[in-house]
Amino acid sequence: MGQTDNFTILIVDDEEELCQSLGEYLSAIGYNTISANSADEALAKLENSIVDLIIMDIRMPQKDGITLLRELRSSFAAFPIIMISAYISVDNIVQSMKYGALNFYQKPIDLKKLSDEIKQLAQAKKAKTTQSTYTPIISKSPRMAEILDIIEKAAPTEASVLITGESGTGKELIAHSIHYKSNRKDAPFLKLNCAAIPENLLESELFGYEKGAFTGADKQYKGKFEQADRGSIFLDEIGDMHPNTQAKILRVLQEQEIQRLGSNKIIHTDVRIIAATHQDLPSLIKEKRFREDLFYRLSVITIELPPLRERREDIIPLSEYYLKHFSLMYNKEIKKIDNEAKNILIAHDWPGNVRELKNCIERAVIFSSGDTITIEELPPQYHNIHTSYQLPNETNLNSVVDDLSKEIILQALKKAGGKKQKAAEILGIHRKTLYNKLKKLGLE
Ligand SMILES: Nc1ncnc2c1ncn2[C@@H]1O[C@H](COP(=O)(O)OP(=O)(O)OP(=O)(O)O)[C@@H](O)[C@H]1O
Repeated sequence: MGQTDNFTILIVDDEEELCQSLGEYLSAIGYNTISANSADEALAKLENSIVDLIIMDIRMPQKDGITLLRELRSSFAAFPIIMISAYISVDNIVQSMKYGALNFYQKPIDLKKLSDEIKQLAQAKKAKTTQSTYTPIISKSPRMAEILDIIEKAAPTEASVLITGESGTGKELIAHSIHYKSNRKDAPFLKLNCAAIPENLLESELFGYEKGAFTGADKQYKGKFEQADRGSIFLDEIGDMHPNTQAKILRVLQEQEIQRLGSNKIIHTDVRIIAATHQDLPSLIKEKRFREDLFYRLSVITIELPPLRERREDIIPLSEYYLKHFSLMYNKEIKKIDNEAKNILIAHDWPGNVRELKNCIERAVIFSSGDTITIEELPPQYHNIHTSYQLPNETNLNSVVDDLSKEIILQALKKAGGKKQKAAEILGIHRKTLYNKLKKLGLE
């Protein structure tokens, strides 16, 4: 089957019959398929196989598809995932897009559309040879200009930097940039996601261990603090770090010394810490889930990255940058985005921020056959929300966007049982932003 060779699809659905029939169909047209009937089974299969695409049901007992999608995003950042469901709700679509699902199909699945999409992905996989590791910070908004200024001033110092902002706003990119603009640039920049690693493993990853320190420690291991000596460590999702580990990190920051697990030997280390979180650390401090002393140590310089919807001037420059980037990668000659598509991009609220925008443009490039991106190549959900929604008689863009935001906020509040903090978390926005929106929309 030529281009579909070696393209493996994992189908995750609690309905065994669907897994079987979809699996048979996709195998018949030349793909390798694996299936899993639950989220846990899917995780186990992912550990043992190389998968190119996941097709995943939303409603599953125990762990639902959205939760699994979110978990997968923390470990396989750019993995293509297509969501399927018998039930379509704005909330499901918003959540799927936020965590970068490529598309959303209602059951019964339109097999022709699905197979066309998979064909594009299989071809894209072939085209994707090497992905550039260097990404410049693209920005045009005054808020990002201020941030670039802070980066220039902070980078050459030894100060710890705390970067806050919603998921996908570019925290890691900024951390990277600080390291490469510092005197430490020739030493390693190492990253550790504190939320993705269980507490005991986090400590061994950070501090290392001696042979025999615990069952399974069959040889000595130098932790990230030793490996990154004279460089920087990027601690992502620091708000999820266990209090015991927080205490140990604080000690490293104060004394610049570490001990490998199972050893009394003190090792000197010279590492700059750049930390990031999407959580509100002062609230975690109040709840006694984050140490205040560590917060002050980490936040010598704080960079607050605004969500993309609060700096809409950046949307088109980012879209154009990624259009060039992916056109090159997929060997296509797409030159521009037409005005109608630009308007949709500008009006969208981007709950998944720049990551969602980048995925959206990649998808558009994959689907485009001409030299211009039109609304046809934008995810249908972005239009569906508009079309399934009863448009008021006047189609003034601002009022439609306001109405749509109202609809989505109300759904989130309903889901959160009226609790605003929880609703803000569901929407991926800060509590204060939600309050402001509620006020602006006349909901408070
Ligand atoms: N200003 C920007 N210019 C170009 N690309 C950007 C910009 N901001 C973010 N990106 C890209 O968007 C994607 C998400 O960014 P990044 O991983 O840095 O976000 P994050 O805030 O660390 O997300 P998370 O909290 O989920 O880890 C990356 O591919 C990054 O390169």
